[in-house]
Amino acid sequence: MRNKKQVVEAYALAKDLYGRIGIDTEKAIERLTQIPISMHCWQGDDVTGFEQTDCQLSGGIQSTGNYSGKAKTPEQLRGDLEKAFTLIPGKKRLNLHAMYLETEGERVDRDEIEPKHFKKWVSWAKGHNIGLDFNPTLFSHDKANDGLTLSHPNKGIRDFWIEHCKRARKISAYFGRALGTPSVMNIWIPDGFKDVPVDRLGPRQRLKDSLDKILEEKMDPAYHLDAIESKLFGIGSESYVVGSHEFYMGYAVKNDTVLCLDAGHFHPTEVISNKISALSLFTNHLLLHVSRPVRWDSDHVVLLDEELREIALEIVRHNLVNRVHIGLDFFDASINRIAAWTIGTRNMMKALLIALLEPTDALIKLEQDFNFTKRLAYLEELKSYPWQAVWDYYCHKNGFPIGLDWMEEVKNYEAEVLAYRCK
Ligand SMILES: C[C@H](O)[C@H](O)[C@@H](O)C(=O)CO
Ligand SMILES: [Mn+2]
Repeated sequence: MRNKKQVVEAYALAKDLYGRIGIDTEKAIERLTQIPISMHCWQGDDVTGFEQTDCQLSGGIQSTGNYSGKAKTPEQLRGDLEKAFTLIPGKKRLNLHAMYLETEGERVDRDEIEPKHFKKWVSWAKGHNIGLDFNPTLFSHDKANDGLTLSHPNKGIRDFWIEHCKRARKISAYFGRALGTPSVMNIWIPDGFKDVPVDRLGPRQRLKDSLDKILEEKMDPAYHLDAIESKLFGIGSESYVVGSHEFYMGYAVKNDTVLCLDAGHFHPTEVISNKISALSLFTNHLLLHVSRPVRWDSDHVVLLDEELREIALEIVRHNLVNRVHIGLDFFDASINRIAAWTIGTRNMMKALLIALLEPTDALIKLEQDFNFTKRLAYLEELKSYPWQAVWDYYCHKNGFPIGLDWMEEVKNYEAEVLAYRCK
């Protein structure tokens, strides 16, 4: 544990060291404060939601683990998020799924959702001065049991999900209007086949047609942005996913929608950091689902690993902060869920800070001079620059826990709140 005096002294040394390579640490901190990170509500309850049904999580995604204390009501989930917000510095948003609606005991099916079912979330978000993002939920429902939704051969099922998505757009725009910041609404569907299909085209034609119908009504981008998320495979869709990367990349470029890149939705050695610059030339906005696949799309809590740092560098180096929306997408039920949010979100922020402390212009100059030896030496040296002292100071200055101090707070919350939730 560091005391405040040590934090301030270490920062003074770091500030001096960064100053010598032309980096103003105060400016970096100021810029970091402006970058929003959309925290996903579903880490708090293992992607369960608050619908009045007992449908199990489906769609080929899985939350594994049995750590006690998961949120079971909207009040509990909001309480847990509030706790996490006190441990995570910076500008936060909340990403909600349609299944987190509140209906006062009434059974409201997915094709019946309305803005009124999210009123409490909106007034809560207002109270915390945060923006909301949204997702229609096209899994964990009996009309998704065939593993197909918007691409289903049955028109009735397609129409049901089209109606759900259209209604979700209205809710998303309601968020944007009420909170004065556009809500990014991301469509992810599980559609695919376990085994090798014969007709790869038909489902894609139907998905394209469904999306065209969903997006038919033009919406004001000041309040609402449409995003679409591709996937390589899922559990039960190992051989074929209708909404592949090529499908959605083509659709997004042609129709000017936001393209969502989930870090766990590509081949094991394929990284999303290397896609950002290329796509920035052909799309106006990207959405990221920052996640961590371990052998499969396992949605582990994100580490401060090389790929996370590369993602942040790509956003900062190319000045894409206003065009790349950073969302998180992990869910680990084997550890304390508030700690999971805290570790993952703080890691995202640390990666952004490291990127903001990079002397990019000097490095580009070396590259343009073909001085690859110095470029490599410099990049390696920067890894051990004292960014952590800047991070600690940033947390301290803004009244957030320094280092591991947040763990004590999670421990107390677990003893005082989570321990009283039945299994
Ligand atoms: C709950 C989310 O919508 C889901 O994780 C989706 O974004 C995804 O990544 C599915 O693999
Ligand atoms: Mn995702």
